[in-house]
Amino acid sequence: MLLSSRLITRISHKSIRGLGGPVTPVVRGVHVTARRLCHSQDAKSDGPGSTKFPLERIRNFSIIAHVDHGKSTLADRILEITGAIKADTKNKQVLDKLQVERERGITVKAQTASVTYRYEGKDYLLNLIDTPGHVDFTYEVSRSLSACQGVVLLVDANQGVQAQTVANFYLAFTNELAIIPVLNKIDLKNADPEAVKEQMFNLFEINPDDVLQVSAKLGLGVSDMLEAVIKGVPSPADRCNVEAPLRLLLFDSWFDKYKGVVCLVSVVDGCLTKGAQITSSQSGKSYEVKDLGILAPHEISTEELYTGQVGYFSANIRNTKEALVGDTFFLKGEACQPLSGFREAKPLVFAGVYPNDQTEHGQLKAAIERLCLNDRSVSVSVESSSALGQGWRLGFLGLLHMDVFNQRLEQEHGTQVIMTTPSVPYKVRLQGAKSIQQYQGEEVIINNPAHWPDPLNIVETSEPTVMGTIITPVTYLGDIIGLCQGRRGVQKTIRNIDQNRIIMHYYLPLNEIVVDFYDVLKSLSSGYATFDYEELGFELSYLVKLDILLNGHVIPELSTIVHTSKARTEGKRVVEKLKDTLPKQLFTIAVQAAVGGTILARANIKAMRKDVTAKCYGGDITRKMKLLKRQAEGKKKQMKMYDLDGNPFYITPDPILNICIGTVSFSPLACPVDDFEWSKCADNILTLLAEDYDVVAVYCYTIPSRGCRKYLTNIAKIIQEARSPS
Ligand SMILES: Nc1nc2c(ncn2[C@@H]2O[C@H](COP(=O)(O)OP(=O)(O)OP(=O)(O)O)[C@@H](O)[C@H]2O)c(=O)[nH]1
Repeated sequence: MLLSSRLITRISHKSIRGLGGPVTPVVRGVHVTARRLCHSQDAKSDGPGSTKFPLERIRNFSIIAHVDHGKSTLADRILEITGAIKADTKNKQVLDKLQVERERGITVKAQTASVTYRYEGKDYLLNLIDTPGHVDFTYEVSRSLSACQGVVLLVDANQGVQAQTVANFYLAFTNELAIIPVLNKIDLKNADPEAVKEQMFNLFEINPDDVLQVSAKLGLGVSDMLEAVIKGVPSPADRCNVEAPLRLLLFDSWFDKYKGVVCLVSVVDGCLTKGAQITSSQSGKSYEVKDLGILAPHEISTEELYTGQVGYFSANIRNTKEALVGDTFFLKGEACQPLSGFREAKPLVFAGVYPNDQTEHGQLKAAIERLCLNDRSVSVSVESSSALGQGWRLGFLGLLHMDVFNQRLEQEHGTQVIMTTPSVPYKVRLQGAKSIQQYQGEEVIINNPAHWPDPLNIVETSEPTVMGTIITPVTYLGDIIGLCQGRRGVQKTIRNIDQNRIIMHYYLPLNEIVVDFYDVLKSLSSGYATFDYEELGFELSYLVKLDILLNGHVIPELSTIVHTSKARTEGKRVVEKLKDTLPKQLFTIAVQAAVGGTILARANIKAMRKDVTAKCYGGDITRKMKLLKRQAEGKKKQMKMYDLDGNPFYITPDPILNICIGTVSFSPLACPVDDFEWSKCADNILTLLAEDYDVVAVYCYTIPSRGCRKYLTNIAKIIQEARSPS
């Protein structure tokens, strides 16, 4: 039953690549993790932190699987079997500590636990990492894998191999980790272990005899699995050195308001003691270790951390920027070769984040900094908007990641934010010295559609693309192919994984899948199809900026970047949606979608009016018409104003929306005035109105004519007088 550690050598690279599947980049770095260190009941009675485990008796492994295949439940059972938690905490998923994880029932942050297990009369230290299953958190998985020498590849015996199973397998495979294949949920009535083993053989060439079977819920087969881990996963002896000078790898950190930054480290070489002076290889700053220990699951202070152990230390680090994940710490004055850190996470989705109220700007800044300390995959840059004020543009690994970050800001830091529509980054090649100077380079990455360059200065545009993996029952194949084609997808491979299910690889533009692709896929396939993607880089594409105009004014916050072929349909969709969502005003609002100067779609939001005919029950229609006519005249009167020469003009201020629309008409009989003067005067009025209103539009119609300058100046005066306190 036990899987040999040689499994990895039996899966040839050639045959795996032959599947045409995506090959995940190798993640480098050493990383051993621990969140708790506890002893099995029959382990030695030493305190957890004081136990010295020889390197040969340490195992670092992750549990990887598709969403909901039972990783956290299995981690719970392992903690119970090894005595780390009491058995009555069954199915509590104790490693899902965040409120957001408990509310959503998903793992968001890789959590680690150190436990001891007695096998053949010897105690082994097992550092296990429970990883997230959702594609948005693959960075957490890849960071965890760089700390391990092996993985437990968990597959639901009922659902079978799913898209993230494939992605996770490749991740472990390219990291050359020992793979322990395990079927979970064998207690379910519909479990079909033989069929799933066949799928695993077809896709990964895993021998069915090597696949273990467990029920994480009932705890069946978990001890056998732990023994397979001890036998099959190599010890970290190749990476760690007991005799060498101290080297610590920082792989996680969080902020404690009393202790400052708390660093979770892996002791790769040497031994860390309380009071030691340590130096960061990235900042060169030195600190005195004030407190250190292990997590079991709460912090337990110890005097020392030995080679191969994992634990925390605090050293009065107050600045969150001084504790970068991937940093190496060494003893002060004993500079050594830094350990290879982690590859940078590459954000795929960007959104503006603004405080609800600008007075909360400072508070939100501190909250974002502290949360980013715990989630290094978020990128941050400062941004400002005329409508929303000062804020930040944050980069996330996907929409769920963005949503979870927003929820954590609210739950863990009590901040309320406004988030703008998410967009993906685009690459633009520019021409013209002026624009190249403005954007500081010939090739720029645009994360915010509002910063899209003038089309005249654009040579070419590129968009990010992904390789998507879809696994679906055959029944839904037609619908799913239609969906992918509609999203500009190009099919790369398609094959059966067993008699009923198909695996497909699709080349897709990222902006087509980022918002609702997964939801549509799920609803088309009654929830059976699964999707995973891997980033492929930028590809040339014909992109344009789609502007949304309200009464002729571009609203930068509503602009989006779209493929030329989709500009019209997308414009129509947005306009129709805005028509339904924007509240009615006392005047008509024209909602338009435009690319450059070309209007692609338009809808009018009709003006609000009092229901003056409410009392007319039935009767002659002319009675109603008469009332409506009288209402229209009354409204006109209200909005009509006269300038000093007695010429009429109309102004429609709206105090709720803070919008003012002015309509000015001129007599064509007046003497000609050049265009410059005309626009200057119109600008004066706009400036005046803009002092009091957020959105101002002045429509002037007629030919520029004699006296128009005087005329406009008069209007300006009237507005000014009307505003004066007297
Ligand atoms: N019947 C049965 N249900 C199980 C078993 N293992 C897990 N489950 C259930 O499957 C569901 C998902 O389990 P989790 O442990 O949250 O899955 P996960 O893989 O950690 O989920 P993510 O972290 O969101 O990827 C829960 O309702 C568990 O109770 C099992 O062996 N048998």
